[in-house]
Order: sequence, then structure tokens, then C-alpha cells
Amino acid sequence: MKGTVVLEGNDRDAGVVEEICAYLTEHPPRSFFLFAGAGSGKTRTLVEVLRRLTSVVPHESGGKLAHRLRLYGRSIRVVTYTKNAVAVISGRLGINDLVAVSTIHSFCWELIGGFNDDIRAALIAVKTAKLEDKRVEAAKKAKGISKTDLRNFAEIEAEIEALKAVPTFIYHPDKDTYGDGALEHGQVLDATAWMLLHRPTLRTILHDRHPIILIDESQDTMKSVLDALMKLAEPRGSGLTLGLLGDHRQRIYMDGHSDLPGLVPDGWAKPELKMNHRSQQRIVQLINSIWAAKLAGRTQPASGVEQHPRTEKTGGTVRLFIGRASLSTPEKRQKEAWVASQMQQAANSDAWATPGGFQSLALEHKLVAARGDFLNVYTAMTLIDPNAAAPSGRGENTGPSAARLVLHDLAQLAACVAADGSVNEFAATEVLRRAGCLEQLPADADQRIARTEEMHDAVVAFGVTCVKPDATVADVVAPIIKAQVFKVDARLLQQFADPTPPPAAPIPRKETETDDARRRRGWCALFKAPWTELERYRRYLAGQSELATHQVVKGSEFTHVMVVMDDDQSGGHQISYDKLFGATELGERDLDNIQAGKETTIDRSLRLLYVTCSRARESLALVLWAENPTEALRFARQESGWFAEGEVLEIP
Ligand SMILES: Nc1ncnc2c1ncn2[C@@H]1O[C@H](COP(=O)(O)OP(=O)(O)OP(=O)(O)O)[C@@H](O)[C@H]1O
Repeated sequence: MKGTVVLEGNDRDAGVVEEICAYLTEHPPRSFFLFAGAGSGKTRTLVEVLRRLTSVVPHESGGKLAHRLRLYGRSIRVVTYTKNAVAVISGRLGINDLVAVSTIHSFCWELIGGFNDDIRAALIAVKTAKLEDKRVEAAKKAKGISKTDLRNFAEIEAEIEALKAVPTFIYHPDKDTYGDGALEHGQVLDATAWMLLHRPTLRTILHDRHPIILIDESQDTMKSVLDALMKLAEPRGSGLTLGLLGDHRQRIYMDGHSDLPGLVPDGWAKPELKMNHRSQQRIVQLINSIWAAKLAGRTQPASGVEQHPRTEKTGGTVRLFIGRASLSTPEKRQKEAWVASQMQQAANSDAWATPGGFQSLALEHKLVAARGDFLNVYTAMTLIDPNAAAPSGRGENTGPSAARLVLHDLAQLAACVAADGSVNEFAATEVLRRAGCLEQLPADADQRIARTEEMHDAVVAFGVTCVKPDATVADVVAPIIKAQVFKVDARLLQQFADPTPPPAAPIPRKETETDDARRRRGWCALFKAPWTELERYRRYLAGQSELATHQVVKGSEFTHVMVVMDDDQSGGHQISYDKLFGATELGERDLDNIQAGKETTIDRSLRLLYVTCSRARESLALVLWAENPTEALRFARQESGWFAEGEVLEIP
């Protein structure tokens, strides 16, 4: 390019803001994909672009765009991944009526809310397509269509019939309270994607409101919505311009496209941020080499720019600790404390010896649940509602809505119980009053006293039971349900009253089960689980457990980080650190996927490792609990090329 100045050092990316402003103010404007790696400061870049395009910072072509937006009552839409990110961007921008910032869900609902006939048509079309896929899949099976398949088909058919009768839709995940018209997050996105493609009026509305849409974390944005928007933005000059910001190396959800950079149309601009402002040099080097690794079983390309640390960040500490996966959970906990003491010396920082001085990250929810001692409750909740059981990166999961009694109401009541089981009656009455339990008391004085006593006795029994160390969830909820103290979800009531034993769990990969059978297993497991686990599970849902998962820390950074990798407790076949570190062989399915060029366990595990390592500013401890420590040590020291001599240690 004529007159281009090549910038070096910390100013390497200084031209990117201007570059993006130029794409968006050209005639016609040009869509772009900004490759923004870990710690590259994409929020800052985004905000600076918006300031120029809305005349907050004087800018010649930005000023003209702002004038046009204002003239037609339009605005630039910014879509972020979390509510927290909405607050950060809105806060940095200040009051700006030319920019509307929201999560993808609010954006979609703003667009489609109220178009009830179209939403119904969309949902029926999506479900019909799902049914068709399931039928095709089942027909391909060697043994033919099973009874479970037929039950699954019938479940979807019933859902389609129920949708036909819904007059209005609202955006709320709780179907039990609000009926079939209550849409959960995924349904809102599915319906929007379908309507954008099949309802021209919606497209016109979108162009008219937001001629420019900028999407953050686009690598994790649900495929269907992204595809629909990308289609509308083509060809250039169509009236909609898209700006996607993202880093495919940090994709952690299966909702996103597996190779977004490869899908970006040729005509789009592809600016890049090459700096990593967050981490010390050693950590930036490590994440660069992790991504560049040529590993057996890797199918995803190593595309993406190599990052540069800031010139003053010349230090940083990295260590890999490898121990035996066969140790018990308490032993592992103890050894992880030893790792922290080693890091205190290696990084020369007392933060490693201070509670809360470093952040522990796990790669899987199940591992966090096992370490945090709430695995029974967690497993039960994932069976009851797999989509609501774990905290999401968006911070919107509060656990299965049907379990509200134990997750919310009884948590509040438990807070009024002292260690000896006695109940603070004043506080407990306040909890009952707030929950509306005292509204239905009979008018007749005698009946009123009798009912009040009944509730009081139930609360006392609850207090006595919930402090017993071996009390189960069933033991604790029994007096409350018997006396009908709280308004309890019908699903919980029905499951609690059902005396039948749980159905047998299906054999993994060989048998499937219906949703009803899965939920029944979940409820039975929940009622049997220790009551004390619930409190820990609730803290974890609220993002307050000591060990966090990568989902929760999306977009965050910490000075010192310990990443715990343990396949034993990783809860699935999707991820394997043993395989990544060469300590176990690739499985049959991986070999098939490699043949087919599809994503493998190695690809997924590598990306998770990349995301967690890139959260650290100063020092990073990786802890691998390996099935075959000798092999993992050999790989790490001699083959990976990721670590220097002395950075790999065996856990004694
Ligand atoms: N131009 C800059 N100069 C100095 N520091 C910066 C600059 N840009 C960002 N930073 C700092 O670098 C860190 C990383 O920035 P930020 O969190 O915005 O990155 P990000 O691109 O969103 O990263 P990720 O995708 O990994 O979450 C922050 O501490 C931020 O304050």
C-alpha cells in the first residue's frame, strides 16, 4: 500500500482503528473480520472505532457517517458475548445514541419479539428439520429404528403440536411457569436465524435500524445466526455491513463455526491485531508454540498471527507439573498445594502462598465438581437439565428451573438455621413472607393458627434435618413438601411423589435413552445426594467456587494462574489431556475423524489449553494428572518443544 508506515514495538497495532474506520465509511462500506488474539485489546479497539464513527472523537468520514445515522434514526449495533461485556463497552463509550450494545440474545429478541405467527412458523420449521434429521440418522443404524427412537420422534411431534396452539411467545426459559410460549435462549436464536432467511420484512427492519453490526467473540457466536447475518451482508452494498471480531484459537463452544476465518468471504477486509498486551514474554511464547504445534491427531489448521509481547514485558514464569492420575482427590488437592509452594519460589511471588492470590482453572465442570465436593448434585442436575446445570460464560445459568425449591427457596431458609439446627424465626418468617408463602393463610382465626403451626413445625423439622451431616436432599425437603410451605414446581412434586426406582443408565455409545428417563435418573440422584453438597453447588453456579472453568473466565485475566488437567474427572470423551501430552493413544473415533478431516479430541483439548494459559499475566502453573506420567514427561521434555529445560517437573 502506498504511504503505509510499518509500526514496530508496542505500537505495532496502532493503525488498526483507522483501518477499520476506513472500511466502514467507504462507499459502499466493506465488511471485515478482525483477527484479535488473546490479550490483544479488542475491546479498546472496538471502543476507539465507535468513538470515531459517532463523532465523539473528531473524524472526517466518521463525522459524515454519524450525520447519516442520525438523519435516518439509525444506530450501529454491537453484539457482545456476556452481559458483563455489554456493561464494559457501554461504560467506556458513555451515553451514545448512535450505538446500541447488547448480547446476541437481547438483540435477537428485540428483532423478533411480538411477531408471534412468524416465531411459531420458525420454531415449527426448526423442530420439523430436527425430526427429519433424527429419522434419517435412526434409519441408518444397523439394527434399524429402535423403540427409544420412536419415543424420541413422538416427543418432538408432541412438541410441534403444542407449538401450533401457542398464541404468544415470551422470552423466558421457565416453561413450567409460563407454558409452551416461553422461549429459552437457544430457541430465540434459532427462530431469529430462520426468520432472517425466510421473512424479507425482518431483513428490511434490520437494515433500517442497524446498517452496521459488529459482533464480538464471533468464534463462539451461534452458527445459525452468524450464517444468516453473513448471508445478508453479501454482496457488498446490500445495506448491511458486518464486522466480526474474534479468535478461532479461543473457541470453546460447539455452537460456533469450526473454521470461521476460512468462511469469511474473499471480498471482506481482514485486519489483524498482533500484540498481546496482557502477558509476559514467556507466556506469550508458550501460547504461540502451543498453537503452532504439529501434533498427531490435529486437523484444525494452525492459522493465525503469531503474537508479540509488549517490549517491557520481558519476564514471566511457566512450569508444567506432572503427577499420577490414579491418586485420590484429597491426595491431588494436597499435591496441588505443593505445586503452589513450588510456584512461590519459581515466580518469586508470595501471591502463590496466599489464599486467593492465584486463580485455579479447570477445563471441565465435572472436575470442578469433584474437587469442590459436589459431584453428586452436579451430576444429578446435568441429568435434569443439561443446558442449565453448569454456569455459562454469559452468567445466565441459575440451575434447572424445576429445582428452584432446593436452589433458591431452601437456600434462603437454610441461611436462617444455626449450626445446632435452631431456626432464627424472625429471619425465617421474612423469607417466607418474601416468597409469598404467607399470602394464602386462611381467614378463619383457628384455621389460621393451625396452618401457621403446621408451617412452623415444618420449618423446625427442616432446621433439625439440614444440619445433620448425613442428611440427603430428600430428608431435608420432605417436611417442607409435606406441609406445602413453598409453592413448589409441579415437576419436582411429581418426581418426589414417585416411588419407582430410577431406570438403568444407558450403556455409553451403545444405548440411547429418552429425555424423560434421563430426567427421572437425575431426580432420583438429586434426592439421594448429600444435602451439604447443594450449598457448594450453588456457590459454583454463582461463579464463586475457588476453582473456575474456562467458560467462566472467558475474557478475564489473572496475575497468577494454575491450570488443572485431569481426564479422569473431565466427564466426557470430548477432551483428553493425556492424549494431548502423548500419554495415551488416540481412540478409534479420533482416527475416523482424522480421516474425515473433522475436529478431534486433540483439536478441542489444544484450544482449551490455549484459552486457559492465555489468561495469565505473570506466572502460569500447568498441572497434568496423567495416566502414564512417564510418557507425558517424555513428551513434554523431548517432543513438545513447548517447555525449556527445568520447566517440567514430576510431582513426587
Ligand atoms: N493498547 C494497549 N496498551 C496497553 N495495554 C493494553 C492495550 N490494549 C489492551 N491493553 C491491556 O491488555 C489487557 C488485555 O486486553 P483485553 O482484555 O481487552 O484483551 P482481549 O483482546 O479482550 O483479550 P481476550 O480475547 O484474551 O479476552 C488488558 O489488561 C488491557 O488493559
